Amino acid sequence: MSHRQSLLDLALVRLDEAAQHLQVDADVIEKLKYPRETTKVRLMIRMDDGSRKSFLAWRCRYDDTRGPTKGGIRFHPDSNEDEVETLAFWMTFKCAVMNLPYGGGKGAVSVDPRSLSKAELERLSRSYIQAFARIVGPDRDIPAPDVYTNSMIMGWMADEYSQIVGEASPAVITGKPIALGGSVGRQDATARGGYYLVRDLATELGLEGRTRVAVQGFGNAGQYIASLLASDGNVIVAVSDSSGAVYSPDGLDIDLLLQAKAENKSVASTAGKSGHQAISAEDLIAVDADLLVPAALESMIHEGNAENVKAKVILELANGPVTPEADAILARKGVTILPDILANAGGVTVSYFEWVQNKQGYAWALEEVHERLRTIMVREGRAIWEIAQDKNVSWRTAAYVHALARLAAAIEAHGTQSFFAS
Ligand SMILES: NC(=O)C1=CN([C@@H]2O[C@H](COP(=O)(O)OP(=O)(O)OC[C@H]3O[C@@H](n4cnc5c(N)ncnc54)[C@H](OP(=O)(O)O)[C@@H]3O)[C@@H](O)[C@H]2O)C=CC1
Ligand SMILES: O=C(O)CCC(=O)C(=O)O
Repeated sequence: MSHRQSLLDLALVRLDEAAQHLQVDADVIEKLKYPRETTKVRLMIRMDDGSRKSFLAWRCRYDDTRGPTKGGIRFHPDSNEDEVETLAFWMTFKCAVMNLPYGGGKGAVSVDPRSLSKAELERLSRSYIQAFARIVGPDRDIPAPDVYTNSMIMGWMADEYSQIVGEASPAVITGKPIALGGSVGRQDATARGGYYLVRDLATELGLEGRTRVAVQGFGNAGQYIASLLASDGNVIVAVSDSSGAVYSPDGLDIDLLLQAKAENKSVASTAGKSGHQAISAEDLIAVDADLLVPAALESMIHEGNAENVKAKVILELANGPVTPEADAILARKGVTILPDILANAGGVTVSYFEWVQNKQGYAWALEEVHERLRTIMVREGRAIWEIAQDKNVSWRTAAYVHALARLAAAIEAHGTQSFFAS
């Protein structure tokens, strides 16, 4: 009888691979194979026309061994429990890779936020926090933005939480507007972390000189990575979003693309201007580029299209963009993959800085945020590269080995009778 594997089953393949390269107690693996708790609720909100509408919502606290759980909230029509738990699993390993004092969590609402008015979106965001107020908390579980959520939504959520607990509680959520205790540098942090990695490890990656880049997804992560890499003289040859893609071998006009997105148009709407040619979203994966940056959703590079990839390096700004089957194909082709739990960890790292600033009641300067982020990205990136060399494994396996060693040490240090070790 065939058994369809869940996204979490596929993600756990990475844990098994890492465990083969480390001496870890079987109890550690058993603990990390399952989420600690996942709560599912149905949110009911009043629509502008007076009707009521309900939406499924989740919050998963996957593992809190290393600290309060941390991870974004996604608003997407295809969100589901398996995806939330998998994203929370990845957060657990990502926070350990970066040595942040956090476990992993994630949340989602099954909704297309583009179908809601601003007032409906605010009611939905506040109802999420009303439903999960006993689960989140500044020392328990700290949400942040993810796909189709942003600083405005985080601001509403932080406000709602503060009203519920009866005191200002900015450290409960990160990625807030600066006016409500957000950190400078959080907005572009996911892309900037990946940019530092590629720039400062260019020699190890064989990416010196002018690099041709294709970016899949043109939201927070995609827009900032395109702008940062272009500002260094690299050429962005292709970008896509949920409605299409454009290509130009001489380099796309980034300002034109940013303007289109600011006007809620697709990147494809720029075709015919500044030498932009329309291509299919699927063709983006196969364009002639040195660096491919998936910055959209999971499993976009799979068994069916991995063979078409021409880039020699993939920077995974998205979570889980490459399936394990595609990983094997790309390894055979000699493609280097900078794995999500390292490549996109700039976002949660600056979220951590925001949380620290909120607890200190003191705001850092932008240069300090950038320098601290760069230091951590390069330190952990180099450590992973060394593990990869030493054990002759991929960057991904090395990143999981690096994280698993830290998780195992924390699980063991709690002691066998601890709630955290149970
Ligand atoms: N924001 C953050 O801090 C972090 C985000 N990430 C990850 O990065 C990825 C992107 O997140 P983020 O940039 O924040 O999200 P956004 O909501 O800002 O942007 C998502 C982008 O993906 C595009 N998209 C959606 N479906 C497709 C598709 N089928 N093909 C091509 N593009 C598509 C969207 O298109 P359209 O514009 O048409 O809607 C949009 O441009 C996610 O995997 C997320 O988990 C990881 C770490 C931190
Ligand atoms: O900023 C954060 O806390 C989490 C961001 C996130 O959800 C992610 O890294 O996938």
